Amino acid sequence: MTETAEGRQRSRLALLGAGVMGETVLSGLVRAGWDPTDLVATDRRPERVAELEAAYGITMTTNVDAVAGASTVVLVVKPQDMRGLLSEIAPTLDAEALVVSLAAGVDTATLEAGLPAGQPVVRVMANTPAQVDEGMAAVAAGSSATPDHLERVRDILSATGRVEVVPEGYLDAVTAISGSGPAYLFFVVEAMIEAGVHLGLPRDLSTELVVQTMLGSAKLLRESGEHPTVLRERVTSPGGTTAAALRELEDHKVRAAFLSAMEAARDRSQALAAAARDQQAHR
Ligand SMILES: NC(=O)C1=CN([C@@H]2O[C@H](COP(=O)(O)OP(=O)(O)OC[C@H]3O[C@@H](n4cnc5c(N)ncnc54)[C@H](O)[C@@H]3O)[C@@H](O)[C@H]2O)C=CC1
Ligand SMILES: O=C(O)[C@@H]1CCC=N1
Repeated sequence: MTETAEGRQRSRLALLGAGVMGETVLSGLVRAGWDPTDLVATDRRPERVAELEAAYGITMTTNVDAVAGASTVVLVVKPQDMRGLLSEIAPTLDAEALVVSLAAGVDTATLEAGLPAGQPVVRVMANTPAQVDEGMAAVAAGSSATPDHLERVRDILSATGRVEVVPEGYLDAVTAISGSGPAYLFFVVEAMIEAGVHLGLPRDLSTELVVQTMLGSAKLLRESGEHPTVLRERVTSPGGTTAAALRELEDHKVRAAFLSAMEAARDRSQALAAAARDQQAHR
């Protein structure tokens, strides 16, 4: 902890693993007004270290130096890299430090097993729209995390979007829906742009039409508060063009495909959890 000019207690946050999601969190904190001198980050790729130092003026250091004196330690490495990282930082962590993991499928019990007894842990599933302050994150407390710890994580994440506190048992499903979700929507966008090109539109125009339609539809859904079925029905004139298109989507079992896709993502999250537990048990 350091003192600000106003005398307010200020905490140092260390972020370990500054890839796509790590940069998403770091850049959000900087946009939200965190002083870069309260942030420290690490990455094992030297080129990534140089990029982030140049972009945000954040001190980049080693994992062990980063956690020394940090009151919040945010872990944003791949699930497969978590065990090594935990064993590297465990001896240096402040006993009071809150450990926040953004890794898919690594449960709090596995994280706790790799850390000193009693270390507070919070698990998060975030998503990349946080890069434009429209993120969706869900958080779950480990066995030693208090409501204040959850509040600290909520403060960090609410700078870049919405946050829900959930039972940990929901997180595999959350991963399948909002964690991976942006990729499904980008996939739909890609498919619609290609279809526009197939129908004879210039690619730039097709892209503009699809992106604005996606954005406008999401905004209408949020601002109207209407159920998506009602909004879909309002577009679907009897015997019209939309009905013809939706019939094709039903014939091609797109709804069932979405269900299977999200079951597969949920299953993969569970498999990553099992692998992480196994790795931890055999360390
Ligand atoms: N990309 C996404 O949309 C989302 C990712 N996540 C989770 O975030 C985590 C990171 O994912 P991405 O950022 O996409 O991966 P990434 O591969 O872009 O970033 C991981 C970074 O960690 C670094 N790293 C690995 N081991 C390290 C170590 N021991 N010390 C320091 N740095 C180390 C790598 O060099 C890399 O830059 C994963 O666990 C993933 O499940 C969660 C939600 C969404
Ligand atoms: O694909 C993944 O495993 C990560 C977790 C959620 C989004 N990306």
